[in-house]
Amino acid sequence: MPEARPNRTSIVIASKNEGKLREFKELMSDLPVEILSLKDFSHLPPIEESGQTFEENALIKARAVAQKTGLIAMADDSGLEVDYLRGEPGVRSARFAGEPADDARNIEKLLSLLEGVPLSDRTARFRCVIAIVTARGTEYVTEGVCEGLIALSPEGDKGFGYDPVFYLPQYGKTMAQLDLKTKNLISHRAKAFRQAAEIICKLL
Ligand SMILES: O=c1[nH]c(=O)c2ncn([C@@H]3O[C@H](COP(=O)(O)OP(=O)(O)OP(=O)(O)O)[C@@H](O)[C@H]3O)c2[nH]1
Ligand SMILES: [Mg+2]
Repeated sequence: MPEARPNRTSIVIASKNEGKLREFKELMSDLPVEILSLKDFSHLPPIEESGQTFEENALIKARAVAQKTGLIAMADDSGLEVDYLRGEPGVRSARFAGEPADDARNIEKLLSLLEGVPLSDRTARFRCVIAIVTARGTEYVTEGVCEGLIALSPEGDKGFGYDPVFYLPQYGKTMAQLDLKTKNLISHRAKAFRQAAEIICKLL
């Protein structure tokens, strides 16, 4: 007789972004939880990200999914802050070049706004806020930041979003030239998730 396996707690990642889901699945691979995503709840209506900050948007997404599924929901709201553009595109990162969201057009717009700006003035950071909301409505928020520079031209084909133009001087590479495991050691998402993992473990 096979040994009975205790039921695993399920967590829904409240995201439709394939790149984020891939990173979270790897980050969460050691946690004793069943990982679900919005793909497992395709009947849910789209969530309007009407907040002015990453925290507001992360909470909007996690609250909606926890309420509708009755499970623990974890949402990530993230984006790129470029100092020369006074923090833009920020919370508008996904749709910087308009609807529908398009990574290639976003990169093109970013590079054209920075044309002629030397590398030393192209400082930027990725910021990620993770919200966890339980079925009972208890809320937790964590945050992670990863500093870098906006490259003069795209390099690399891994990752997603702005990764091909996010240059990490300590690696001499863009984020899109790092494999998933390396990105998951240093990224804004990984840093926010490390704190989130401690919270999740206490909820199990
Ligand atoms: O190069 C990148 N590497 C990253 O690691 C990263 N993290 C965030 N971003 C950018 O910021 C938007 C998030 O917007 P966002 O949090 O609303 O997510 P999203 O709309 O793509 O999916 P969802 O999770 O809301 O369903 C994304 O689309 C990207 O443009 C990243 N770009
Ligand atoms: Mg979004």
